[in-house]
Amino acid sequence: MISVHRLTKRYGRAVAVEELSFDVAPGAVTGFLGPNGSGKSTTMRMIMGLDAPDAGQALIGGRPYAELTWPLREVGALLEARTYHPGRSAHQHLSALAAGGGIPRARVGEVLETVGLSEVAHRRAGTFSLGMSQRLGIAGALLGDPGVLLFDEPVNGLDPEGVRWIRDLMKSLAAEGRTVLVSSHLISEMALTAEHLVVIGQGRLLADTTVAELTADGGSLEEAFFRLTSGSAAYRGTNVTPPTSASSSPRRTR
Ligand SMILES: Nc1ncnc2c1ncn2[C@@H]1O[C@H](COP(=O)(O)OP(=O)(O)OP(=O)(O)O)[C@@H](O)[C@H]1O
Repeated sequence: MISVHRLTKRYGRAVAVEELSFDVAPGAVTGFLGPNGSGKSTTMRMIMGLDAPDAGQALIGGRPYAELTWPLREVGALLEARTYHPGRSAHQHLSALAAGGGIPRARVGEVLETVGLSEVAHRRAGTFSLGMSQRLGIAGALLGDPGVLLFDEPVNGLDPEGVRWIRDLMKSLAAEGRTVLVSSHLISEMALTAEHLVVIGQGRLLADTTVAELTADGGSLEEAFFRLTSGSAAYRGTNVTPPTSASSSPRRTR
């Protein structure tokens, strides 16, 4: 269980997160949505104890991150890809994490297998593609077999196979009774992955609901998202009308 209570973070005069409160329950994937700059990453960093809130608190299983005895065994997170030394192999990187977190070495092989990196376990991680890096980051999050998992934009830049793999992984982790919070810009992907949604805009809560409830009027999740966030997107281009099928046929070349 993750509990965020009246969480507030300012950077100078700018308010990144304001009086934000929500709970993330175990057993379902909770999508964390919001326009660019709405405070999703800042909130996740505060949950993980990487940023200190100006007010309010973020709790994991009832305690702030700093008070967890064995953090890696209680919460795992993929916040940024490529947070490893490029000269180290995946195996070396995970072994170092395991040693620091009081996790048996045998877990390294297990998580490498889970994420499909066993065959490249001894290759320098600096040579990894984006998809492989994401998998290594996820292996790190799973290392301590934690009950709470946070993923910040895990499918960014991945190919369709990688996207589907991550979707299935999130769902199976939730089905095992874990708490799974995942942020994404891809609304259509969230419609397939998440049951519950927390939507924020300009650091404030806009909705804490289910996908089913948001789309109960028969519209798409994307339409519901735009309705919710219409007043809180920092950047929005002019409306562009997509071409009709008659005018969108490819231009003929001679
Ligand atoms: N270290 C920082 N210093 C100053 N401002 C920051 C810092 N980190 C975040 N911000 C600001 O806080 C606000 C929230 O940023 P954050 O990255 O949390 O949003 P986000 O929802 O994750 O955005 P995106 O969807 O674009 O990743 C933004 O206005 C951002 O510019």
